[in-house]
Amino acid sequence: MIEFSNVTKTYKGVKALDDVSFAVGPGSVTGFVGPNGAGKSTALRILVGLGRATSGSATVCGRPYHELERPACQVGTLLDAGALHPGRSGRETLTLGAITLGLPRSRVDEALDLVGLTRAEARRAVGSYSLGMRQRLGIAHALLAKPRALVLDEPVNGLDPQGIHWMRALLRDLADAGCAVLLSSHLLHEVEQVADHIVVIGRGRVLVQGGVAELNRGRSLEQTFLELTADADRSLA
Ligand SMILES: Nc1ncnc2c1ncn2[C@@H]1O[C@H](COP(=O)(O)OP(=O)(O)OP(=O)(O)O)[C@@H](O)[C@H]1O
Repeated sequence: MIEFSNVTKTYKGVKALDDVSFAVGPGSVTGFVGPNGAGKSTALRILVGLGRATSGSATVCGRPYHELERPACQVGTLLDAGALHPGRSGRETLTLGAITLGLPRSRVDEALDLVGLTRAEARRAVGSYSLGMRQRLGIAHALLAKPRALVLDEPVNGLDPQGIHWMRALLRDLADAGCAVLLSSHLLHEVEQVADHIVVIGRGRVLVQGGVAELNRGRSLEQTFLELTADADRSLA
């Protein structure tokens, strides 16, 4: 459903992404993991039409984001929970989203329930929210249209252990209902708990990818991750 094919992105001669290829099928959670500056956000931004690949393609259901019919309904995104308007209440944020996407207002309460924000919390200005509450609101926004693909950049940032547990269960349920979920993180351990597939990226290149069970065989995934990303750093030093 989500597919990166040989995506390269160059910023003023510096390769942020180098021939990146991987796919996320319906009903699966893929963790996109790499150290700071590896290229995760660049890849996700290209996928959802916020950046252009220098070469290669990133598609959802075989089409670039901007060629999809009602793309924001088909692809739910949470790229920066900090970007939510601080002066609006949670409810206003979701209501505006529902209106923009042409959805019934009833979706607002459904989305609030889905992410566990109370009616009282939804009345408060987003500027007064904790980072964890913003993440929940951002997820609610991403899920308003019941998208078939979900793209999340560092969604567990700022969540407490209970919130992380909740997030894992939510992503699992969404995937079990057929959604293709792609989430980035620099926290391998968090991703490992929820993903079926993992793509490790370092210095813009895919270093390894596969099923969690397959990658875990014989040694800890964390050890493999640390060695691969250190090797990528060394080879480019
Ligand atoms: N607009 C830009 N102009 C120039 N270089 C950029 C730009 N955006 C990203 N980069 C560079 O591209 C590389 C990849 O950055 P990116 O933000 O995609 O990494 P990341 O894996 O998401 O990192 P983090 O985990 O720190 O968010 C970095 O070297 C970064 O400095």
